[in-house]
Amino acid sequence: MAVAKVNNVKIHYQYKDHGHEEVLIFSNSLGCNLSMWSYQEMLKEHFNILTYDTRGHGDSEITLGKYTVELLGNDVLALADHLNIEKFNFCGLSMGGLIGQWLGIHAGNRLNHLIIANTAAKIGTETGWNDRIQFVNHNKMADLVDGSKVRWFTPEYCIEFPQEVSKLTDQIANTSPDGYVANCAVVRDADFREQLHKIKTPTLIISGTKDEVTTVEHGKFLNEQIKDSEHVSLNAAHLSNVEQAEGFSEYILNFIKE
Ligand SMILES: O=C(O)CC1=CCC(=O)O1
Repeated sequence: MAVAKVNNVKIHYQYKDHGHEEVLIFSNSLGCNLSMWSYQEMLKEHFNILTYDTRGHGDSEITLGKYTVELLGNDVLALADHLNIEKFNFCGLSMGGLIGQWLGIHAGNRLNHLIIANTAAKIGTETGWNDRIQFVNHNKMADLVDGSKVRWFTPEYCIEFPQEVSKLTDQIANTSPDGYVANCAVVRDADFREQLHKIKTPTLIISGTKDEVTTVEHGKFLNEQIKDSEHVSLNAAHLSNVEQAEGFSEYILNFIKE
């Protein structure tokens, strides 16, 4: 296990330098950890791959105090600096896509390409996130599993691949409640609706046609606001990189290499 102390936090990461020219950084969604990107294994033939657990998730440190998308964006930049990675491609899903938008707005000079999947300029409502925080404060993380399953996967995928579903929902059950709540506040507070025009990096937006959290409509809005962007959709719910692993990876490969 590799851990770097950067930006005043211990970040757990895996950097696989396969000897390629380009680096691709993957950023997890709320309640998941770096292993959610095991479904993108085919991309190791084309990129050096850096995955990491967002602060408060997986084996990264759960620091005290308020988390913001700026803090999480600076964690990425500090981790890249630590590994001497000057320029990179970045792919984030959902909360990871919020971090990607922050990087596109504030650190475009570090990005070659940006991929933001199953995300929105603003995800959910303040009341919805405060209710989720209250729920976590009064229940066990395992009590989030059933609701997450419904948001993350289509019913068809749950029937056909129950073991894959369990692998992902185990991640939320094992997430620290403090870390989860701190990251819920990040998602609640991030709002890029007025700033997306500042993103100049070529951007690929991936939506899931069955995603009821961050919908195709949210993807269309991102596409309209980010000048140099393309929008594609996969037949999937929220975790489209798992449900349509091959299609997701191929979209990334074609976009970066085109
Ligand atoms: O609510 C969920 O589990 C879906 C989600 C919203 C932000 C995120 O990263 O995941």
